[in-house]
Amino acid sequence: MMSKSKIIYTLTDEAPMLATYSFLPIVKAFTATSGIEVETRDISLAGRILANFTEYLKDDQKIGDALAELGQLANTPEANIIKLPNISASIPQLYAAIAELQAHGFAVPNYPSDPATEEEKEIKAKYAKVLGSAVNPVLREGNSDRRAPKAVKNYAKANPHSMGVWSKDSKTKVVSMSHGDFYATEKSVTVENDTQFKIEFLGKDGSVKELKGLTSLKAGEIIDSSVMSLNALKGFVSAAVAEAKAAGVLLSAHLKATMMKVSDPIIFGAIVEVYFKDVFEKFADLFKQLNINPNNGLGELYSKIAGNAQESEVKAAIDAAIANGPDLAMVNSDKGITNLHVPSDVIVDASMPAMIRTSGQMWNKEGKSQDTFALIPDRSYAGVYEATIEDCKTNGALDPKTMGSVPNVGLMAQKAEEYGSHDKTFQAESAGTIRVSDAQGNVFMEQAVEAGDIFRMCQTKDAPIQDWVKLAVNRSRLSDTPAIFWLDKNRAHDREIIKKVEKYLPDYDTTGLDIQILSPVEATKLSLERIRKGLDTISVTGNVLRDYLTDLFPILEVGTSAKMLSIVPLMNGGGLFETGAGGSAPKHIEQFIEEGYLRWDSLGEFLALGASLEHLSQTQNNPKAQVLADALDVATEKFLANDKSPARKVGQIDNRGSHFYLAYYWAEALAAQTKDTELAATFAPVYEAFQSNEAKINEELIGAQGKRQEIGGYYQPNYEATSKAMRPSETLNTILDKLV
Ligand SMILES: NC(=O)C1=CN([C@@H]2O[C@H](COP(=O)(O)OP(=O)(O)OC[C@H]3O[C@@H](n4cnc5c(N)ncnc54)[C@H](OP(=O)(O)O)[C@@H]3O)[C@@H](O)[C@H]2O)C=CC1
Ligand SMILES: O=C(O)CCC(=O)C(=O)O
Ligand SMILES: [Mg+2]
Repeated sequence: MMSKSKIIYTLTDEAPMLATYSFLPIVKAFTATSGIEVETRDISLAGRILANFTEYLKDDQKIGDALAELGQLANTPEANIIKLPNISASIPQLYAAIAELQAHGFAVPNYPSDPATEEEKEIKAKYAKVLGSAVNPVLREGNSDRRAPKAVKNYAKANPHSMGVWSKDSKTKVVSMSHGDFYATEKSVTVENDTQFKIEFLGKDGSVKELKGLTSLKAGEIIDSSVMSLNALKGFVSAAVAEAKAAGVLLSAHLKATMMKVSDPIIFGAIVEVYFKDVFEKFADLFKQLNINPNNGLGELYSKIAGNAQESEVKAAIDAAIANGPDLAMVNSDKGITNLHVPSDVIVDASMPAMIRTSGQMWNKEGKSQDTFALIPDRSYAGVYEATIEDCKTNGALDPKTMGSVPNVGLMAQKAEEYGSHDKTFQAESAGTIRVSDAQGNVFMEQAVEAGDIFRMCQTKDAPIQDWVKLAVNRSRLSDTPAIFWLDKNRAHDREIIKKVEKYLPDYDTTGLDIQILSPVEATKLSLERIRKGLDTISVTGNVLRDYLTDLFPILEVGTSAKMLSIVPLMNGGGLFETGAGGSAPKHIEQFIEEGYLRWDSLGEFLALGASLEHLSQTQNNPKAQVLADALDVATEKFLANDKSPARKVGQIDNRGSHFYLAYYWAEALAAQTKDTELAATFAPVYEAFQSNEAKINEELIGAQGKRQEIGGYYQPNYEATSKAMRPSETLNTILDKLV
């Protein structure tokens, strides 16, 4: 039976990937004592590219498609996967990763942005599978349960993070469209029986073009469609630019170009084009010649004009546009990187909370913080941020010492809602109608479009909705906390969901529970009112708000979403344990390379590992796994109480040192427990060795900081060099070696 005890630990990118070089050897050493195998699977951006282009590689360079394999595993009861954050690549990131792989001797093809031949079209289609949020939707065969564990919340109350003061006169606000957005045009239908759908474009000239061929629909599935008008969007941006300029505030755009990988780069591009209207008009021919696409941002524009005869002229025009327009919010003011440089640099789930935490301000080009207009063009969810900002203006910043919590139960399974829509999102080539119909031509929905408009269709299956309602009731019961379904009866899609929630809630015992349905704006207001009184409220939301709220509240409550417990109970019985709710913190790898200091906080990894071990113990009848999990829990609490998370600067404990302390406390708890004497005996000498060598290990770990690290790559670092950099304490390594 024990042979089945297997945990899959994913290898990803950037800071979490670096942390894995140090933490995974600890995990392997500790679990080896208990008949648990920990296997790795590479789902990094570089790994995904290689897996999709094996025919271009030498035999010894070929690797399997780990993502496809894990996607299948996620549908089986045996699945026990620890998933670290990975890069959801924008086009500029894809270019960089391809160039690095080629430099490393992997002959993967260039990305053909404008494919001319059949072969190029095929290459582009393969890269489309690698782009954007390509991993999470494949693995997430379950709904989402994210919360800050008590220990984390208590730590934040005792050691509150900084919170910028809010002024009543803050000029910061969210600006959204008033018409022509997805919100305004949404239509929604629930299909009664198993059927199929196809999507077609009908031209004004009577022509019909298939956009998506027949695809199956399951009984009870909700489908919706909506359109964002490009003209309305551009008109809106133009007015917002003028308004921001007049108000003397920064302009910033907040989108999700990673998960909404088809629609949001287009929206981003429209903002770039309107802000730099004069530049794009004046150099239209040159930009066409250089294949400059505004959707890839100002960063690409700069790199494509580099060395061109007109480079200085174009740069002067860009500078003039910035001088004439409102100042742009900066991503990195030292390096001159604006909010409009790269579509994936400002990701709304993380960027809005960071701004709300910083007095509602973003960085200007002088590196000082300033009020901003936050452009969130579509209204579907923007009101949540506006309500939060209004609340902070009226009541001041939230107080981490006393505030309550907003855990989340999110509808996510089987590519639910907008986050599964990229294969059904199209930009209209000309004016006409986009129609969704069944095989017989019976029309489900139609949308009128103009050239350039973005059409989007979403699917939400019934079984995930039932599972989500159940999860919400369970969570409310288990944590004895009121739950609110965040659903807007003014939206066609939400009205269909509300019907199902009302239908399925009576299937579960809700006696004594406080469960209600409120619009996102009302739910935000009530949750904030309660949070200020120290009260908790579960948010039960769709897929997009799951993403937004599990950064928003954690960042305000505990300083970072990295400290969240983030579980995906897979619908077929397995477990997917995500490490935190945040991203891969690209800033951190830069700091590590430059100064040998990694400030990534692995608390999310510790929490995920604990939940994974517990799941393993329950499903694989491995009692030792439970002993490991319980001891890890004790260790994590002590880790928090003793404040062993990475600090920020060279000379202090960093990610590697934090792993040592976790191992130290974990060994201590295992040596002290009495449930499994064999494990206690195994770990007693380990604990003693850590104890007597604490000073030496710290010296070795901190001594390795303060210098440039050569790890041989960003997307595909060299294994030996990175391992050496991330495991600089021989003393620690020798103690761990004895366990395996
Ligand atoms: N599950 C997944 O796979 C996810 C992947 N992503 C991907 O990650 C990349 C970067 O995303 P981005 O939105 O910029 O967000 P990140 O979460 O990577 O970074 C935002 C900020 O959050 C803080 N932070 C996040 N995690 C940690 C941690 N473990 N320890 C310490 N601080 C942390 C840091 O803020 P500070 O400086 O204030 O301390 C960091 O600079 C993108 O490619 C994105 O698509 C994003 C979200 C989830
Ligand atoms: O998959 C992604 O790109 C990001 C996921 C994310 O932000 C989340 O799930 O919270
Ligand atoms: Mg998120």
